[in-house]
Amino acid sequence: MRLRALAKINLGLDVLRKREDGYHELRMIMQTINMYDQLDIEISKTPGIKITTNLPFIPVNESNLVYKAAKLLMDEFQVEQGITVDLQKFIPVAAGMAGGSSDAAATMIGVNRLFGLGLSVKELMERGVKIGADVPYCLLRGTALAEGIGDKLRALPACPDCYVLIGKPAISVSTKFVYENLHANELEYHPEIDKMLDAIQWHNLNKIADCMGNVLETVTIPHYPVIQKIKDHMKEHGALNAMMSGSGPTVFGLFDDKATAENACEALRESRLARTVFLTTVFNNGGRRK
Ligand SMILES: C[C@@](CO)(OP(=O)(O)O)[C@H](O)COP(=O)(O)OP(=O)(O)OC[C@H]1O[C@@H](n2ccc(N)nc2=O)[C@H](O)[C@@H]1O
Ligand SMILES: Nc1ncnc2c1ncn2[C@@H]1O[C@H](COP(=O)(O)OP(=O)(O)O)[C@@H](O)[C@H]1O
Repeated sequence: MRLRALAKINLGLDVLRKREDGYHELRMIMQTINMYDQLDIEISKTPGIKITTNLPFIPVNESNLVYKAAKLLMDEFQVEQGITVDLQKFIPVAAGMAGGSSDAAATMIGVNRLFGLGLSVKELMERGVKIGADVPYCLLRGTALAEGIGDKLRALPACPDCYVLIGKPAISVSTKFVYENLHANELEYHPEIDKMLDAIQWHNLNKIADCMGNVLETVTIPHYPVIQKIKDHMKEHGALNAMMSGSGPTVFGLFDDKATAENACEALRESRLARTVFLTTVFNNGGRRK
């Protein structure tokens, strides 16, 4: 069984407060994009979960989110057979694009189907949150408002079709570092999430772009100026707006015109500001609304 695990970007990311347990309460607009990892999942006669992957630095043991997702369902339903999973990674790793979470979501869909477990997407989402806060969203896909630690979800009308230019610089940013250095209770700036919700209702791409904002940039940009440089580069080349996704360091730009997006993509490649440069489009669940 072949599955696609799609990446996400955050069109908006606000942090409301730091909770007593150290975690942060968020308010985010999530959007799935047509950039994906490919998973081939098969039943094997030998018990256990065997993972192979094209990236040598990704763990293939029980710390892989694919393993955790498969084990969660196989243990609960006492599946005696095993599975093999070949994971071809194309989504940049540790990039703020939920690659691992999406792999986990795809694995849950695959295991549910292969073994006929009969779980609904909602039932998979309830279990997925045990693996990671972004996993329920990766099962839902499309345009959504995410609150809590990212697990409280509301599906939204589809974001208008547009081009998404991805630029990931050759740096690693730890999510833990970003949250630890965010002074959540003293933030002066908050993105306009409510206005973006209106813009999504009105299907207005220009307004959506105007409302884009990510408070985590207040931590990452001073430490890693290349993030600002990639944003500026995309805007100078015609992006409606450009922003860091999640905890970064990936930057994305939105474009309403294909030729402009292709030109910006080529220019970003030539600039060498980013190691991974990829032009894609937004993905919406069968176009919930055009
Ligand atoms: C920023 C977001 C937005 O979708 O995504 P990505 O950048 O990963 O895509 C998420 O909040 C990333 O959440 P997640 O990827 O689950 O973070 P984890 O690895 O579980 O957590 C790493 C560390 O970040 C902090 N953390 C995480 C989530 C949260 N709501 N508050 C936090 O304070 C915790 O200190 C935790 O130890
Ligand atoms: N299937 C997987 N794909 C990618 N990374 C994984 C996976 N399973 C576990 N990991 C580990 O999770 C970490 C971050 O994963 P990833 O989901 O790519 O980041 P992000 O949440 O920033 O999008 C990596 O350091 C990696 O070692």
